[in-house]
Amino acid sequence: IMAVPCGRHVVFVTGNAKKLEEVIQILGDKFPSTLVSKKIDLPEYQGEPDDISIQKCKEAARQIDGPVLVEDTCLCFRALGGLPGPYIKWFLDKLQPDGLYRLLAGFEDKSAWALCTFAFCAGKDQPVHLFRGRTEGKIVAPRGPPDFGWDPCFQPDGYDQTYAEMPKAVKNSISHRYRALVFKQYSLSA
Ligand SMILES: O=c1[nH]c(=O)c2ncn([C@H]3C[C@H](O)[C@@H](COP(=O)(O)OP(=O)(O)OP(=O)(O)O)O3)c2[nH]1
Ligand SMILES: [Mg+2]
Repeated sequence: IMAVPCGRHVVFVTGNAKKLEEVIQILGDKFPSTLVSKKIDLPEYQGEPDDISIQKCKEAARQIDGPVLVEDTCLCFRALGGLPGPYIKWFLDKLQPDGLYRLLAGFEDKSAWALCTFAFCAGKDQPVHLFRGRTEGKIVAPRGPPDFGWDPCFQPDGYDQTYAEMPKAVKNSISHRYRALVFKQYSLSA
């Protein structure tokens, strides 16, 4: 259970407008507090996804000095032992979705998973709570509108469309982000 301070604002700290849009659509009215956003591109440390999210959250809580939510997304290629993982932002920036697809040209195994880690902290010096969601799929030649990151080259298992080709409502019902958020119970007691 995530202890959300009732009646107070929780600040979702992200520099990514598309993430924010999806989080608002997924949470709908399930979240007991008002989610406000703050565009800060927080420093991200190298390491394992959990550690990156914890550090990101602690820095956000320090800067905001109140309840904060952050999120970190990884895209992991099985043939590469889980890389690019948390470094996907830089791989995407340099290679674009087509280059990500071509990165796997020498491998038969195109399988991949998208991992979303949310981190919540009720305030500076408070513990950080993590909640994660994972969607399995494969890396394909890009299809669909290039509106959001690597969506055009990720095709979730069981679907013949990439994330980018799907209606938003479908992506938001199966995505790594959805799975991280959906089964949480939000406590009003904090
Ligand atoms: O195609 C997608 N689809 C997604 O659902 C998705 N989620 C994140 N991303 C992109 C955005 C970045 O390039 C990386 C993830 O890096 P991350 O540090 O988590 O995201 P930032 O854009 O830096 O935003 P924050 O300020 O850290 O919240 O993958 C997606 N692409
Ligand atoms: Mg980031």
